[in-house]
Amino acid sequence: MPADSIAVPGLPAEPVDRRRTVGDAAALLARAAAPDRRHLLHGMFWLLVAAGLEALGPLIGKTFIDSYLLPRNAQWPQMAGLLAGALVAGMAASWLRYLQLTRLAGVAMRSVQRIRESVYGHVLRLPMSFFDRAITGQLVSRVTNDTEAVKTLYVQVLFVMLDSVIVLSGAMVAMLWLDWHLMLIVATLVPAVALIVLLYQRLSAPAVTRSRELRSELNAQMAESIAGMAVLQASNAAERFSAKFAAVNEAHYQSRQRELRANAWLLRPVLDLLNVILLAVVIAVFGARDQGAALTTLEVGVLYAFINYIARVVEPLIQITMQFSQLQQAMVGAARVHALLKEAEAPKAAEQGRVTEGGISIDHLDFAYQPGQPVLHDLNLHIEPGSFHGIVGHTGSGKSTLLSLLLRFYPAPPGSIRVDGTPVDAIAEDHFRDRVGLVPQDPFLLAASARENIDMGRGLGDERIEAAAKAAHAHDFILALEQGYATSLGEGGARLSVGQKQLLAIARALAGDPRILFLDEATSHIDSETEQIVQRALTELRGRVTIVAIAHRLSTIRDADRIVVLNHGRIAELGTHAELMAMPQGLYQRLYLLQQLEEEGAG
Ligand SMILES: Nc1ncnc2c1ncn2[C@@H]1O[C@H](COP(=O)(O)OP(=O)(O)OP(=O)(O)O)[C@@H](O)[C@H]1O
Repeated sequence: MPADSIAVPGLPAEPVDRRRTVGDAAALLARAAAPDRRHLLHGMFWLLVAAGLEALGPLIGKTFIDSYLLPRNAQWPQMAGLLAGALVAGMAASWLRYLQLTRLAGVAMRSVQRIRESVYGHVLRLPMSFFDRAITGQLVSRVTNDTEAVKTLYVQVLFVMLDSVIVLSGAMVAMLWLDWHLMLIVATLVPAVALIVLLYQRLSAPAVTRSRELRSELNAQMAESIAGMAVLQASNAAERFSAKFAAVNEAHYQSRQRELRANAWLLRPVLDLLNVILLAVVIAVFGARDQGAALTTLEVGVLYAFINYIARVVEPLIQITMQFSQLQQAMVGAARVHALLKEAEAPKAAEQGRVTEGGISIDHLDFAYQPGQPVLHDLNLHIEPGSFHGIVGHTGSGKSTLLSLLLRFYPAPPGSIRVDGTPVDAIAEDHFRDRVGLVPQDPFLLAASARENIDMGRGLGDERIEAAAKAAHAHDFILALEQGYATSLGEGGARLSVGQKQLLAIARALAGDPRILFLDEATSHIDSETEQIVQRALTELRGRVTIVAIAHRLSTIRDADRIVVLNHGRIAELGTHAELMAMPQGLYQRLYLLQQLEEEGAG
């Protein structure tokens, strides 16, 4: 992967376009802050007022010097008035700034909250094809680290910058009013700083982007290793993985070092130097104006005000540049979040099609993940409502692909799959998910109670949950847990046996009251006894629910109404167990006999 890229997880890296990064980050911020626009505008207005009040200080000082101090004009009431005015203006400015910065911090927090929620919601609505490419750890990194970087963008960077720009502008306006020649000299600081920042960006941007990528990679490796801990330890790979982790970590360190080096010499030191040069120039100009003659009364006041204002220009500039390294990181983070949000969501069926009986018809279905590499060829199949169909075939024959298309995880060619006569993509999403259940090979249990694992946030009543558990033959073992349905199952359902997890997953699928139930190798990892329980559950559902089961273990689908044998993406055989066994040299027959031999060998 090239060093300078903003990669969508798992996608080829895109080259960084700095202008696009800034544009993307700005678009994201503006969108997230839009509901708080009124607060933002009010906040900025009052900050401007505060800057105006602050800029009054040196002006009052100048008047004090010019009108009273130098002419030895001791008019106490006026002098006291000026001092009180300076004090009140300063206090009011501080108070206003405090109030507005708190208000803007609130806007920032709410915006980041919105961004995080929308990123998470968006990820949940992405098509399954996205997750073929995505790497979990990297994705998590986007939802957590990168949105955190956006928070920095708001909370620290933008406000410090906004505040600094306003203070700086106030000082510039005051100087313009006092002596525009001198103000022009001070104003040369601004392009000088812009130049420094530009140079800094050039030097550090690739390092910042690289650092974020590497951090994502670290997260990804950590997540992957924890998920595959058993395999990792069993293959004695701990040391090799540690070494790989250390290499990425070292690259991350080097990249951060490059960033920090650019920070260290470009930002504060250069600006401090500029400050000194500028003060010298302004004083020299004063000195040169009258060829060394003593300063007039008027000039002393102006000089006092200018020296004050220069500090007020330099300090915000230092603040702004100091924020640039953070800004750089945050921009990249924001652009990465933006890129993720731009990923197209899975299309939602606008139509209101319904699943009624649960009949499926497949007509001339062709499918390829990648153009030119077809996986399914001209599939034709009619599945009666309430029937039980088994799908078998060699590995890679296209069983899971067919199931993914039936489940709408990938779009099938228009009209090639119909449910109860309605094209599958024209059935309303919520209704479809309610009426079509899935029992995957890996049951995927949440670290939650048995009840919550069946409910999956659908808000189902106890009665329905228990009925589903009974139908799945899970009720008894759930009741035997110490707190019954309220028992927490631990991460990934660690407290249950593999078979129990699978029964729970069946209960979950049945709780939605499906008309169609898909099982994807649901019996591969369970013992024969549990398999028999699953078979019993399926038998009881027959006639009420259409069942389509991919089975590696052929005994699971022995009693199916029909068995579909896939071979290289084509239907090679179709019939009942008895019919297929009777086919001379049949594929199913061979698979079945082979499995029996294996089982006998194992037994
Ligand atoms: N997400 C994907 N992207 C690209 N190609 C894929 C994807 N999933 C599967 N394939 C390819 O499609 C073909 C069929 O795979 P599929 O998973 O449907 O087979 P299967 O019969 O379910 O195999 P198994 O019994 O091993 O699960 C294979 O050649 C596989 O490499």
